[in-house]
Formats: sequence, C-alpha cells, structure tokens
Amino acid sequence: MHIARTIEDLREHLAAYRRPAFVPTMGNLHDGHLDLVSKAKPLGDVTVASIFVNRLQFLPHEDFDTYPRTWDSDCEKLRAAGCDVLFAPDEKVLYPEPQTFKVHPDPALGDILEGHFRPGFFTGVCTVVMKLFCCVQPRVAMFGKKDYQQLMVIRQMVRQFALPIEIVGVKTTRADDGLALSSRNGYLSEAERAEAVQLSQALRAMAEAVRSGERDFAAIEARGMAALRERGWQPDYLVLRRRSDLQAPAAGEALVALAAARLGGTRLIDNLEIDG
Ligand SMILES: Nc1ncnc2c1ncn2[C@@H]1O[C@H](COP(=O)(O)OP(=O)(O)OP(=O)(O)O)[C@@H](O)[C@H]1O
Ligand SMILES: CC(C)(CO)[C@@H](O)C(=O)[O-]
Ligand code: BAL
Repeated sequence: MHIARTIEDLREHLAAYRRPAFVPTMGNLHDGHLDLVSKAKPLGDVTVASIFVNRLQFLPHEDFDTYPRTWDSDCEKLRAAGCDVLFAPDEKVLYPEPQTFKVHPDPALGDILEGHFRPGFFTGVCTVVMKLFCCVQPRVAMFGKKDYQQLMVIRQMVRQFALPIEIVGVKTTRADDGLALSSRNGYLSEAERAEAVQLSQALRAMAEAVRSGERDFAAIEARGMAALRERGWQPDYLVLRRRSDLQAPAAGEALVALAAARLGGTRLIDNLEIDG
C-alpha cells in the first residue's frame, strides 16, 4: 500500500489509473470502514482510502482534539483489506491557507437533524469531501448508510455540481447485539456499551409500530424519546422521515427512522430504513 502525504505524490501515484474507487474516512478504522474498502475494490482499478480528521466539521465544544487517532493499526487494517493507496494529508497539506471558500449544502437537507444539532457540520463535510474528490479524482466513492443524512447530502452535492463520480451507499455494519459500529463507540464505558444497543432497539420499535399499522408518527416518536430518556439517554432526535428528502412523510411514502442521542458523554447516531 502506497501512503501519500501530499497531493502531488497522490496525483503522481494515481496518474496511471482510470477508475479510482475511493473511501474517505477519519481513521480509527473498524469493520464498517473495511467493508467499504472491500466493496470498493471490485468497482475500480485502484482502491484509495483517506484518513483525515477534518477540523472544519467539528463544533468548538466537540471532540476534535480527542478523536481517536490510531495510525499504525489503521495502516495494518487497510493493507490487510487490500487498499492500494492511502491518502493521509496533514492539515497544512489539505488546508494550506484558511479554508474561507466553503461548500454549503442546501439548507432544506443540510440544516435539519444532524445539521440542526451540529450547525456547520455539513458545510465542513461537503467542503472536505469536495476537496478530497479534487485530490483523488475518483470515479466511484463509498459512504456508509450509518451516516444516512451525510450520504444524502453528498449525493445531492455530486448531482448538482455534475461531478463525474458514482456515489455508493453501503449497508451499516453492526455488532452482534445490533449496535452500529462507530469510532465513537470507543468512548463508551462497559456499562454504557451494554446500554448502547437500546438506540438500535428504539429504531426497531418504531419500525414495528409502523409495520403494525400505526399512523400517528408524532406519537410513535414521542413514545420512543420518552423511553430513551427514562433509561438515562439525552436524545437529540428520534424521528420518522420520508427517504426521498428526510422531510415529514405523507401516507404511503418510503420511510426511514433516524436517531441521535447522547449516552453519558458520547453522542451516537443510527437509522433504519423501514420496508413495506
Ligand atoms: N458501521 C458502519 N457501517 C457502514 N459504514 C460505516 C459505519 N461506520 C462508519 N461508516 C462509514 O465510514 C465512513 C467514514 O466514517 P468515519 O470515519 O466518520 O467513521 P465513524 O465510525 O462513522 O466515526 P464516528 O464515530 O466519528 O461517526 C463514512 O462513510 C461512514 O458512514
Ligand atoms: C466523509 C468524512 C470522511 C468527511 O470528513 C466524514 O464525515 C466521515 O468519516 O463520515
Ligand atoms: N461519521 C460522520 C462524521 C462525524 O460524525 O463527525
């Protein structure tokens, strides 16, 4: 695996390829990330991952400084997964001057849910993803459905800027008990880790309610929020939305349940597409 620390080196290394398949990450890799890499491999003629903890998408009170950085084991895992090129720029390489020119998502999608509770988050994500796309120039890029709204925002950015990149959404990898794998799970104490499964269970309970014919979505959401609060969680949102644009659903529209909630000091997100 070639490790590129500069944009020049990356470009030189990719010059011979026509169809890079790209997996952007913030590192601290787990099986969810590695699934993205293995699904990328057959889609391109070279597989590229990036590791960059992007300051622009963190609010001042968030965990930029403490975000887990596990370079050696990340490299080992990427090598074992068959990644060909790792782009790992430092901040001075990706942001040699203050990044005052930013990519702002459509507020109708970017300012709700995650964007509401983390103002500026999707501007930070879109700006760095656009920049990483310019560096790597992939033909295909992989994003996890775990970050459902992020995937939708990136798809809209790529569509509206006519970027020649196919965006592939990858199914969420879960632990045996159902908890979505996430780097931030590492912040959980043993007791919190045992409790954390309740977030995916809350989503499943919402899906069950819908499947059993309940149509008062506000009541389903309120019940779920109350149940989480009772167990000591601080939910930001637990909602049923239509899949097309994450707005409030009308009858018969395909649904997704989305949640973000804090357990102790750890903020977790998850979602579940509801069939039928
Ligand atoms: N469990 C998972 N299943 C599928 N894709 C995932 C999973 N976890 C992360 N990804 C995807 O991997 C890519 C990189 O994500 P990132 O490095 O932020 O990891 P993360 O585990 O989501 O971290 P965090 O805890 O900071 O949210 C994103 O496209 C993300 O959606
Ligand atoms: C897409 C991404 C790598 C941009 O920093 C990040 O938001 C993530 O890891 O999901
Ligand atoms: N996994 C998405 C990046 C973030 O939450 O900061």
